[in-house]
Amino acid sequence: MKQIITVTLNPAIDMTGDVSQLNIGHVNRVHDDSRRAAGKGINVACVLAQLGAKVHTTGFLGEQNQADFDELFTHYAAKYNLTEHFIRVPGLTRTNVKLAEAHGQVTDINFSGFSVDKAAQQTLLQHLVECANGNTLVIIAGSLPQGIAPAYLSELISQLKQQGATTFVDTSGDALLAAWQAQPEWLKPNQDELAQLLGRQIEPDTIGTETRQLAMTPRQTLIVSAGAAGVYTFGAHGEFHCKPPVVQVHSTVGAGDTLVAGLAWGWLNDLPFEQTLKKAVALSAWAVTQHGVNVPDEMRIQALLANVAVESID
Ligand SMILES: Nc1ncnc2c1ncn2[C@@H]1O[C@H](COP(=O)(O)OP(=O)(O)O)[C@@H](O)[C@H]1O
Ligand SMILES: O=P(O)(O)OC[C@H]1O[C@](O)(COP(=O)(O)O)[C@@H](O)[C@@H]1O
Repeated sequence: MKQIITVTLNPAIDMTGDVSQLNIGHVNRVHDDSRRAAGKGINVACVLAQLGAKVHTTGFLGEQNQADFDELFTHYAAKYNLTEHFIRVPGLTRTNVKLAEAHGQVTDINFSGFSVDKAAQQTLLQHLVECANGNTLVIIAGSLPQGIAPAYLSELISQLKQQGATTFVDTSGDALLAAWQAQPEWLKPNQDELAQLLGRQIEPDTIGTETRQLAMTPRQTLIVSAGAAGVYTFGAHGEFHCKPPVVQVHSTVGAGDTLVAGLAWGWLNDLPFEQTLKKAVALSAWAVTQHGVNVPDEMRIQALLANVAVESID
């Protein structure tokens, strides 16, 4: 039976503050706030669990401030089909600050995180190798904490591939470069991350031509997310541009993670790719209408889906 594992090497407590308008260099007053145990792979696991998937989530957690995560995992284990096995490391899991302005723009301040020694890195690698097999999708999502070199990510990808697992990576900077070179089956940069990888600015109408220059194996799928402009896909599943419906933006935090979860849901259920893509885009559009990562009811999903457009890229 197919299974999904999500890996978060650098989780975060997301501290979100709503401000009318952000004034850089001045005092800003927060009129509403929320605090959530998060991080990319954890968010992906939460969305998958809400969709009805059996999901295992792992990675590293700081042992000095685990309470928010323990509460989240206990809640998800009781209500959904989620299991966790995080390697506890010395120090604090970072707190990331998100400032959401009334007009929808979010400023993310993401900190570097705890430091992870080689022994803990080896323990996680071992755990993943033990869990993964030819029926497993392993989603490695987010930045690298201190002490973890991009080469570790390459090592994870290649060891998992040796186990026969399918790998899906969503990361940034040097880690994205290392991941791309290790050729995971799925890679999801956003438009800015793709520009960093290619070393030049990219306009929406040149994403296709730029992306095709990334030499990929025929088995790979590259997903480029571009905010309100939607998603561009290239590779094994064909070339598509999928546009989300117009929605009222509250916070874009978690939109990318929700998109990844929607794509993984399609993999898990062997859904046709265009159907998968549309559902993933509908869910990610919903994600920007609220804080956190919540899956709407089926009626709302259908209403969103009715306004998702997908077209082939020539
Ligand atoms: N303003 C928006 N309106 C509708 N959908 C959006 C909006 N912003 C993001 N999305 C959806 O969420 C997906 C991921 O968002 P994006 O900002 O590109 O990723 P990331 O969060 O990884 O930076 C987009 O491809 C799109 O489907
Ligand atoms: O690991 P990184 O790249 O610093 O990102 C961590 C942040 O990304 C998030 O998972 C949100 O990601 P997306 O907005 O891309 O979905 C936050 O919960 C978290 O603070």
